[in-house]
Amino acid sequence: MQSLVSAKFLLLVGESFPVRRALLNSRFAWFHSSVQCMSQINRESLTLSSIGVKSEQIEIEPKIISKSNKVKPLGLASSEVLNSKRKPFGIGEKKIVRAKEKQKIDNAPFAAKSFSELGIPEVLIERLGKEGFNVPTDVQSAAVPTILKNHDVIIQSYTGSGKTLAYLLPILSVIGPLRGEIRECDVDGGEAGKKLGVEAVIVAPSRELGMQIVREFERILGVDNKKVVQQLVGGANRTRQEEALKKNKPAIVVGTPGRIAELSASGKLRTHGCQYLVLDEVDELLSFNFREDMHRLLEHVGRRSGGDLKSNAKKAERQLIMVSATVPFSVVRAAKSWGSDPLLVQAKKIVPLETLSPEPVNLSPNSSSNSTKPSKAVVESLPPALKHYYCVVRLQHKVDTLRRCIHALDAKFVIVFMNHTKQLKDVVFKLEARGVKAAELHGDLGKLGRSTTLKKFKNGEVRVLVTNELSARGLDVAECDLVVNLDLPTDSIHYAHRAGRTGRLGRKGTVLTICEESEVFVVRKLQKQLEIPITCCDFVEGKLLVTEEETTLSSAS
Ligand SMILES: Nc1ncnc2c1ncn2[C@@H]1O[C@H](COP(=O)(O)OP(=O)(O)OP(=O)(O)O)[C@@H](O)[C@H]1O
Repeated sequence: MQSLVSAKFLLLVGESFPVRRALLNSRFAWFHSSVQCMSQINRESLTLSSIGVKSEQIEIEPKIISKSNKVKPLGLASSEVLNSKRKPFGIGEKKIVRAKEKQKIDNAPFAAKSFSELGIPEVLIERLGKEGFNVPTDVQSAAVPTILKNHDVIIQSYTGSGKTLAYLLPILSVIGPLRGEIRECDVDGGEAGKKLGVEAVIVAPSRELGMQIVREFERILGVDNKKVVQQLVGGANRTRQEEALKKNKPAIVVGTPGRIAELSASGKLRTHGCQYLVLDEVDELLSFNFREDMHRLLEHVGRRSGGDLKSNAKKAERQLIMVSATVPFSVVRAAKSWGSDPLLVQAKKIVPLETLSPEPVNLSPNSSSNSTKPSKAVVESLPPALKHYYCVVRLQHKVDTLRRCIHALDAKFVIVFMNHTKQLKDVVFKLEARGVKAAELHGDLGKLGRSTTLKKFKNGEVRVLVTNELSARGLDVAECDLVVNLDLPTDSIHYAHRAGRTGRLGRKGTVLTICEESEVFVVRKLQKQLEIPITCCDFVEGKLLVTEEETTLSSAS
């Protein structure tokens, strides 16, 4: 508790404050220990109806203040509510008061059969249909109506389950050209609205993920509306980004913490009036690496200056949406601290964060402690259809085993994970020498090099992408059919995100960990923590051969 208070205090002090340095060490420890804390999720889950979500008719009891400052009673049909409750606010306008706790709703299905059940505008549903999205995934069914009802949320569901659309759809239902209604600022000639600054800020931990999210927005918005969203990732030309911000006045920006914080601090990006702050891969964003930029964003985006930063009114000015397949208790704690009565939204249940309690578990499989207990932070993070194998070889035979595996499984899109950038080149060289088209992807490559490599991998020019943790989060290559750990991941969270690059959205996928004899205990710990069978195998005469009975969890300890 004391370290938490210290850490929070530190977040409020500036660079030059003398205690900052003294606190840094304890704060570092806090960040890390909190990432290791697991939530013991209370089974007392809510239904959409009990949190007040209803797809056909949404009732909001409190009053909102209209542009003309007249108090308007609510009780509107869903589309009216959607289009009125989040109008942009700016010069001469009063910000609309966010209405929460107040919603009374029934019968929204957790597994909706069509997007029309989720209360999003018709024009958006039409765009979805054109892009081949006809049925929402489970997490989208749960999250879209909940976000539309203004709740701050953590969205947690397994990798490849469609979490991006789960927050993108409610945002596009309220801001941008697909919201289904002409906005008051548009009627004013558009200029008033254009001066307001951005309305949604989406933060992702890597350029690749940021660019991927932009593409998803552009896909739904359509070619004519591309300028509604702008990419603000690091590594790209900052001046060009500033010019585009000035010229296009995007409603939505998507980027990496450093670049968004930089542009916001310089006054080129106006985020105080922002309605949505989305943190995609939130557990990564809350890591020590991003602490200062994230602090700035959490303090400034959607918050007007002055007043008590911790007051509920202050918190309620923006809607906070946190997203990840893995939700350690540190994220729950951050959501409670930065959000307003947030909910944990999963595919089949919605839980108030108040019901979750910390459960300290060491997620590192390399640790000497016996903490192999399944952890709630990771057990629901992997698609159930994935097949997990491990293969024991000598270090010098790892690449050859990789090649044999690719041929045995006839894998077409392979992602290979390693821990050290230096060794990636060597593996690519060896694979190419054996006739397998391969390329490396890592942070030392420039932005252009990274996107060219990724493009080649996606269009099939490159069969094997040899990479590091950079690609573990969020990368969506639907066809990826094999993930290989050529080096062991550092913990079960990293295993989950790496493995999740395959088997996306119900597709088949295989994960192979190639390890040495001395590392087998780590694999056993991983399978225990993740509650998945990881089967020992070998590759003989071009075929995958299971060399031990499928290891059950009980015998794995
Ligand atoms: N309702 C849907 N119908 C068809 N395809 C969908 C639907 N929703 C999402 N998809 C597609 O599924 C793929 C995976 O979605 P997405 O990347 O959002 O998953 P995710 O849960 O965020 O994964 P990760 O945790 O790895 O980031 C994407 O290619 C996306 O376009």
